[in-house]
Amino acid sequence: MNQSRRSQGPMLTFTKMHGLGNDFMVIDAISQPFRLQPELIRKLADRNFGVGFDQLLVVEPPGMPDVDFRYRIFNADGSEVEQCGNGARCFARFVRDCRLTNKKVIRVQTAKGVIELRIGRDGLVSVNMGVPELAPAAIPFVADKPETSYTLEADGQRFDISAVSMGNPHGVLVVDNVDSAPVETVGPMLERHPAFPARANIGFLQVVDRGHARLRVFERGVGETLACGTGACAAVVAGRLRGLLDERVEVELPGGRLIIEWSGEGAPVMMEGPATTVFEGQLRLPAEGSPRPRRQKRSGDRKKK
Ligand SMILES: N[C@H](CCC[C@H](N)C(=O)O)C(=O)O
Repeated sequence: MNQSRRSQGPMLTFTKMHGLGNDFMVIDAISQPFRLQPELIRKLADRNFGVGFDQLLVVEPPGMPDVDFRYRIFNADGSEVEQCGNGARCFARFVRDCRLTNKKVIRVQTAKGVIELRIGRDGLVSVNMGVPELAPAAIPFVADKPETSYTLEADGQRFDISAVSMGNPHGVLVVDNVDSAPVETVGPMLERHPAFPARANIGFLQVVDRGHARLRVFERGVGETLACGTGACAAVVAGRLRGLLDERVEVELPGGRLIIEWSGEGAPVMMEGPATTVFEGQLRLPAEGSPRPRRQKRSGDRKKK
């Protein structure tokens, strides 16, 4: 990032990773504490003027007992969010490759609960994504009570949509063919629908058979991504509640395949898939992006009013 020498801040080391093409900038904030403002995140996310990513993933020390790390997630628009499934798999590979842990089961604190990550001998990472939330207030979604699906009106059209939280909010539409699904138009329209007060990730689910599905996701705060882990989980939950899918589903996204398993209400959703490291990099933060040195009080300083 082009900085005049005067305004240069510290160097920041990062790792570029992806889960089925859903790509991330991953930062170890344990060994290099830093503070990133939304504006700087947006600049770093820019694919022409920055590093370029869908989400920024931050590794922090645990903030509660009985967990190994805290996992923070920021979308490309700078918004901090509750969960990222593809990111969770990359998080596991990152903390193991950086030797921040050698545990087989890694417990990670997110904004909405604790998830468990396991790296298998085959290099795939499996994640217990926790129990999906269906209560409207918990999603959040504007409705009186949980339903298998809801009718939403937007732009003169009616949509039959499921609403599920995997820690983050998802709306799921069932379509005949994801290739012709109106992701570019309906995605942004429903992402910001007033029925989703915190906005939502919008999934377009095609049921191939009871064990196979295809999915495209218009992600909150990003747009369409090549894959969405929590979106795949939410889609399987929605498909099972509609009686369309079995417990174990192979979900094919534009960037590749995930295995999602959910035995039913009250049970956690299990996800298995790859996590890939692409490169390591360094960049110089602008001076304002680093922790401000504590200002020594000078005698005669005017008292703040
Ligand atoms: N855009 C999502 C966060 C990232 C989710 C996705 N990348 C995943 O793999 O789950 C949200 O605003 O809730």
